[in-house]
This record gives sequence, C-alpha cells and structure tokens, in this order.
Amino acid sequence: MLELQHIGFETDDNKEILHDISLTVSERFVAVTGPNGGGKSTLAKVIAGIYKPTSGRILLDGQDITDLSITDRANLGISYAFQQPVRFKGLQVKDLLSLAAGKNTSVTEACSYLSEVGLCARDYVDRELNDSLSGGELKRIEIAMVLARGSKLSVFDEPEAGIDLWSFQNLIRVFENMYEQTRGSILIISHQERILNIADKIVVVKNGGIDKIGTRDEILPAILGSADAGSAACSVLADKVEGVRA
Ligand SMILES: Nc1ncnc2c1ncn2[C@@H]1O[C@H](COP(=O)(O)OP(=O)(O)OP(=O)(O)O)[C@@H](O)[C@H]1O
Repeated sequence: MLELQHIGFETDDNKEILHDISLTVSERFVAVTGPNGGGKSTLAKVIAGIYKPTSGRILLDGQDITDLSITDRANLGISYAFQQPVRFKGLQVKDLLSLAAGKNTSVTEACSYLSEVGLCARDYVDRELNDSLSGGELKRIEIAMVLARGSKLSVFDEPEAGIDLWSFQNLIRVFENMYEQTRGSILIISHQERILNIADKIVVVKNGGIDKIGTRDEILPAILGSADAGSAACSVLADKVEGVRA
C-alpha cells in the first residue's frame, strides 16, 4: 500500500504546487482527475520520485520512501509512465522492454507486450526509440514497458493521449490484465469518463489540493454533474466520440 501523508511541493522559486495531500492507494484502480493545472502530474512525479516533496512523508508498505530516488523506488516496485513519453535515442524497443523487465526479454515476449497495447509487434520490436515514432506509438510502447515491468504500483499519466477511440476499450482491458498478472495497484491520471468508470477510488485534485476523494459511486455523479474543468474535459471527449459516431 502506498500512503501519502500531508504532501506539499514547492518549486525552487517557492511557488506552491501541492499542499497537504493525504491519501492511500491500496485498491485495484485509483483514478486521479481534476482541472488542467490542478497538480495531478506533479503528484505523480512526487510518487515516482522525480520530484522530492517539500513537506510530508511517503510510505510504501510501511517503509518511508520519501528520500529515495526514482531508481530506488522503481526497485521497490513503483513504475511510472510519463504524460509525454521519453525518447531514448540509440535504444531499440526490445531493449527498452528488456530493461523494464529486468531480464533479457525474448522477441516472442516483447511481441506479446506490444500486441497487448495494439501495436503490430513485428513492425516495432527492432524500431529505434527516436523521433520516427509518433506520440501515440511512443505512448503505447511506454504502456508495454510498464506491463513488462509488472510492478507493485503502476502510475500512468493520461494514458488515453494518443490512444484512438477504437482501441480505448483495449486499453482498459490492458489495465485489467495488468492487475490480474501483478495484483499491484494501478493509479491512472485521466480526464476520461470511461477510465473513471473502472476506478475503485477517485481522487479529484484541484488548486494543488484534494478537492474530493471517495469511491466511484460517491464521486463520479458529483464530477459529471458539476461545471469544473475536469468534467468539462469528459464532456469534450464525449462530444468527440459522438462526432466520430455521427
Ligand atoms: N517545475 C515547475 N515550475 C513551475 N511551475 C510548475 C512546475 N511544474 C508544474 N508547475 C505548475 O504547477 C501547476 C500544476 O501542474 P501539473 O502539470 O501538475 O497539473 P495537471 O493537473 O497535471 O494539469 P494537466 O491536466 O493540464 O496535465 C501548473 O500551474 C503548472 O504550470
């Protein structure tokens, strides 16, 4: 279980981004949503160890990991997929999957991870992770990387970006399979109603703090019925779906 206790984060020039965030992540799927600029990505980076909180403590299964680096946290079982996927020049997709898995992944295994995220595997295993890959392809490769890692806690920042509407249901299936294989919690930052719909717990982050937290049944009706930017984003996506169907 991950536990955040009164987490605050300020930038080097003392701009407060997060304040007094306390929450636990022990469920299957925890969704973090809320308006743009509310602090969701910053929170994910604090959990992954990319940013060090300026106040509060982070515990993983009771162990204080507040001062641990991103590598140490990864070794303890925290995986993080960036909102903007990272390109690693010179590295091939199968190398990245081997690195993530911590062992030499066979081409068959690499292909199965890539197929899970809807990529025609044989076309991608030998591709270099450079600018020739589209943002959507990179995003899927990154999800495959987290799959290969199989962690205690997997954190995804807006995984729906770059995933077309046709494959959206597959993405949700990927998360469900991931849970079946790892039994580790999956924390997903998303504006997408269909992702919020599979969440056991929903956290609404707004103005750097927790605005609402509770079960899906407690929170979803409130955010879908409200006029804040988080639900506005859901509506925008709903309109796009309607546009495609029309
Ligand atoms: N390193 C930084 N220096 C200064 N400001 C920052 C830094 N990182 C984030 N911010 C600011 O903190 C606020 C929260 O940013 P964050 O990316 O966490 O929001 P978000 O909820 O993930 O937004 P979105 O939904 O648009 O991705 C924003 O106003 C952002 O500009």
